[in-house]
Amino acid sequence: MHTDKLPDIIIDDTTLRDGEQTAGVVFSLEEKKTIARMLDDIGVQELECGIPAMGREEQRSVKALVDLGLHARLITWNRALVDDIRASLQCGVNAVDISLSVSDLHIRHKLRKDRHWVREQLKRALGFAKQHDLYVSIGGEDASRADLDFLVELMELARSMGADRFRFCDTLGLLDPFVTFEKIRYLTQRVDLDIEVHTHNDLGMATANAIAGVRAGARFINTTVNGLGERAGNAALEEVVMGLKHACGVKCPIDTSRFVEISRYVGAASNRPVPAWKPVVGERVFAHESGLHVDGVLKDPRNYEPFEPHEVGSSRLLVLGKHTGRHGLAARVKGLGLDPGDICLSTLLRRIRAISQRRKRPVEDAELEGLYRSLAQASQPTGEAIPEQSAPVLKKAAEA
Ligand SMILES: CC(=O)SCCNC(=O)CCNC(=O)[C@H](O)C(C)(C)COP(=O)(O)OP(=O)(O)OC[C@H]1O[C@@H](n2cnc3c(N)ncnc32)[C@H](O)[C@@H]1OP(=O)(O)O
Ligand SMILES: O=C(O)CCC(=O)C(=O)O
Repeated sequence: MHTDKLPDIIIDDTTLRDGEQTAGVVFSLEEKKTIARMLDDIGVQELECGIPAMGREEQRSVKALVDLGLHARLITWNRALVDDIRASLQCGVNAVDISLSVSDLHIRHKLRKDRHWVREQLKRALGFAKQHDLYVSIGGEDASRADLDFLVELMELARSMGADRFRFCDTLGLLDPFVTFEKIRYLTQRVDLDIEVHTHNDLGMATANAIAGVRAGARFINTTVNGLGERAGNAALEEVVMGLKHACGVKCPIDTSRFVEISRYVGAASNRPVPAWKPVVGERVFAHESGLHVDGVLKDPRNYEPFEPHEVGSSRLLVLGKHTGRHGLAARVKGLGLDPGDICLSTLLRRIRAISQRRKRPVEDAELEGLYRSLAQASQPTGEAIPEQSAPVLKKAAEA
């Protein structure tokens, strides 16, 4: 891919809107402020920060976020209703997403209306927003199942009325990256209006689809921290940014070194702990146990790490267990200040594997030291004293 042809990417993070729509998740105002500040500090350019139409409490929280005076643009979510937009105006935001279902399925079976109603509602809501000088993204809900020519018509209408961009929503996460690419490319070739991609993870393709959208010409990407969001969630901020950087060679102006910290915070605030294997920010995604991998990482981490852990504020972990090999074991023994040449490494390896299998867990340093010393002692001439401080460790190893 020719990266010089890719547009500058704007991340619109919706942790505070779609992220909070995760069934059962609620952020307190203080948590919202902390999340907003963290995302602003690392350079996220836009934050979808709430839904003023929900009522007073939500309006208070949007206002409080506006009062933080962040660099990031704050944008609110609105139905295509003048009253919703009025509620946003009262919160002091200057950007709104005006959402309308655009697939025939949603138009008929959710809104119980027709395409004519959608056009008229779009005109009314967008006209009102533009009279008030708002920056407007038109949110095409269920756009991935919509008739593409109807989308072109709506986008053209929106553009002619001054909309600033169109949000293409794969509301149910049904697309694959190839189809996403084709659809977005079709739209970018027909209408001169920026596209924002909003992807869901129901089939595990949210990040890939977001990136496919960018490859097809979308300039705006919706993300959420940890991929929080409706059902299986949205494209994860950390995956999208690192994916763009390392799979596409596109750097977003975002400080990635706080990704783990932010992920942990949002995991705790949302009460949705981050799985250890979660791409980019999971606790164990830089953990290596397999002999060939550890050997490769010790020789050069690029052999088995897609990028350096510190890029996202993480760290490497070398684990001793069932799959350990001799090189990794020797390095670990040396790391404890012991000499692997003094013992039979194969015997030590067998014992480590046995412990790990029996206990279904890694072998800790104290156990390794105990095993090492018992082997070293066995290979000493009889009567040789064991150093004092090793006695408890030896006992533990003998019990293992
Ligand atoms: C795919 C998405 O994530 S869209 C965002 C979804 N987010 C939310 O729902 C946030 C939380 N929601 C709420 O607090 C409430 O649902 C509110 C305040 C938005 C609306 O509340 P209520 O007035 O009680 O209505 P309810 O929630 O049942 O909404 C359904 C109504 O909205 C209409 N509606 C749905 N989407 C839209 C839209 N984009 N534009 C206009 N009307 C819409 C429905 O057709 C239905 O109208 P009807 O009463 O004529 O049948
Ligand atoms: O219509 C929008 O603006 C976004 C709606 C949404 O969150 C979705 O379609 O998944």
